[in-house]
Amino acid sequence: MNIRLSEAPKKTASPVPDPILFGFEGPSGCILGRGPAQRIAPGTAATLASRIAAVALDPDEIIGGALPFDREAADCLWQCRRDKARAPLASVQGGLPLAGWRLTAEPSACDYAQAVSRALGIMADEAGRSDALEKIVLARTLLVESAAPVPIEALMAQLRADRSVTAFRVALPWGADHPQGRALCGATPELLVEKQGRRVLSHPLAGSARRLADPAADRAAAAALAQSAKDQREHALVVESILDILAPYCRDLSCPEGTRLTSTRSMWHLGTRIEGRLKDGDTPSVVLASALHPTPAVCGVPTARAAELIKTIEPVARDYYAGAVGWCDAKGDGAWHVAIRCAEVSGRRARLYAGAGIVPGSDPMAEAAETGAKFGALLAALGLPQDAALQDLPCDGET
Ligand SMILES: C=C(O[C@H]1C=CC=C(C(=O)O)[C@@H]1O)C(=O)O
Repeated sequence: MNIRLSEAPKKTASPVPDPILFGFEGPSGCILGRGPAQRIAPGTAATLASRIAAVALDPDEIIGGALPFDREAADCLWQCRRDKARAPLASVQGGLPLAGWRLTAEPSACDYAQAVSRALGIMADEAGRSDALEKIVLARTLLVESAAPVPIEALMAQLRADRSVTAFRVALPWGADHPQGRALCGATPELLVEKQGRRVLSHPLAGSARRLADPAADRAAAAALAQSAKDQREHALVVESILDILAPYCRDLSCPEGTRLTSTRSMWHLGTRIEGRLKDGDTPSVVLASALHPTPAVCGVPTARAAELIKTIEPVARDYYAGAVGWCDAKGDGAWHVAIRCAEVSGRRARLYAGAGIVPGSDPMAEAAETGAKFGALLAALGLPQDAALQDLPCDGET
């Protein structure tokens, strides 16, 4: 990163109630960004590289935060001190399970299944056209309202118990709508991009199956996923997009292991490890993340068309869900994760998000059930029934 002390960008003066601005804890370690913090002047994806190039970072400082799903929306990046202690994200257990909670599905699972049918109809109508919609990722949300504030520390302690994922929290901008502050909290299994020196790594996921309590049934679900032509197609589109976007930045780039099954405590996924060497080792990890985002794991193919349709089909704005969360140091090294399996938490409310990739051959009810299963990790972490979002399935008139 180009560090020029005289040209630090304008920073906003918003007060920061929580000294932890962002935190990531997963297989590759723990990163904490603590206050006092400055918010990097917010902007869209188009201006990110120039805003980052102008940041004056001390060696013990890092940039971290969240890029929104919508490339035209403002990002939320904090410049702050990197916590040397590398303490875990949280060890506090109090406040969970949530008491006096209420769940509202927005949209309902059945309305979601109808939206999937609508998207499949568009794909069928356009089949054969050069600009045809090939894939779209549709999401739904669960609003959790509880009698007392959602305890973020305790939630993080629960989320980090699954060692296969990266538990994360990012403080988001707040105002009159969120007097108690706002944070994106989650446990993502998907690495968008990691950069160390010239080495670059991405581990996209797409294609899913719910994990099952019975070991034989669980193994069978994994085997069926590995053999599913629909899921392999859904996955291949993501890998192709990442290879296309990273190629101009890299002197070599490959997927040495091919596509493999990967798992969290609640889901199986198809995953591909992509590795490369950058031409320019100074390229900041956040710039690579912004170039890659949104991949077809959260948006679709063609990207712009899918993003437009998502805005019209989904009733709740995604904001930072399905964006990217991560950090970047003064050398540009860092890691950015796809912001999935997460919730926006503010006071007594948590909005959980889950999406599924739709391609020709997708079954609307199965996709609704898949999103229901993807809520499981956050629901369980909040101490709520893990299958709460599966209970209204199948819909009336369906078997
Ligand atoms: C969009 C989500 O998952 C993505 C990542 C893994 C598998 C996916 C799938 O199989 O559809 C999605 O592409 C989500 O969890 O909200």
